[in-house]
Amino acid sequence: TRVAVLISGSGTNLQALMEQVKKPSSSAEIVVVISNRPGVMGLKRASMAGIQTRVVDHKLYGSRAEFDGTIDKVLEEFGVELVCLAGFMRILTGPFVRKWSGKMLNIHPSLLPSFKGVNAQKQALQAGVRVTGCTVHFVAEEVDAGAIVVQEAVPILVTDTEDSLSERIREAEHRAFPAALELVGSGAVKLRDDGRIVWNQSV
Ligand SMILES: Nc1nc2ccc(CNc3ccc(C(=O)NCCCC(=O)O)cc3)cc2c(=O)[nH]1
Repeated sequence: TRVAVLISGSGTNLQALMEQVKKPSSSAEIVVVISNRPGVMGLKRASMAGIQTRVVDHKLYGSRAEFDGTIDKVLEEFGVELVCLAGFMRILTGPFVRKWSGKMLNIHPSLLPSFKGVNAQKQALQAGVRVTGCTVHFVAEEVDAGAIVVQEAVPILVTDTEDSLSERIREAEHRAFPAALELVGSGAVKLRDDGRIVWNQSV
């Protein structure tokens, strides 16, 4: 499976995905890394791994549609079959999301549907929950509301700060995202037309 990873910054999840696809058991290949911001660490990680990179700077586009259209052209240029959003911080438009429906995954640092949006870790701390985690889901038009593929629970310790909790969630993300990539990339998990998840049993 030809995979594109979209980033906006450091790309620690990108690193985890790059390590996963190098495993002999993996059927996936990261063919391009696209960032909406120039000069970020994730681009350097990709280049060091010999992966092609592209910058599509959202500030240079008059509309979200044009920005998304340029990203779509890059995805087509590389024959991409699966898109992974790894800390990608731009909301994507309906037409783009619909085109890539069932072929685009995002990772969110909470157990969705709890704590959608930005600073999910802080929301969990402030809510006083004792368990949070991370979620890999198919990207739907409604933000952080797509069908769930993989989740991993993470305990919140009484000594936790936003930073210590974020670090523990990140470790879970680095397991959950590669696992979800393999499930969808291998066809074990699909998104049904009605928006539900289907696990493809052999018989
Ligand atoms: N339509 C769709 N697109 C997405 C784009 C990125 C992410 C990643 N998670 C994200 C979730 C929330 C945001 C957000 O609210 N950022 C501040 C506003 C930035 C902007 O103006 O663009 C960004 C990424 C998820 C989605 C999604 O679930 N659906």
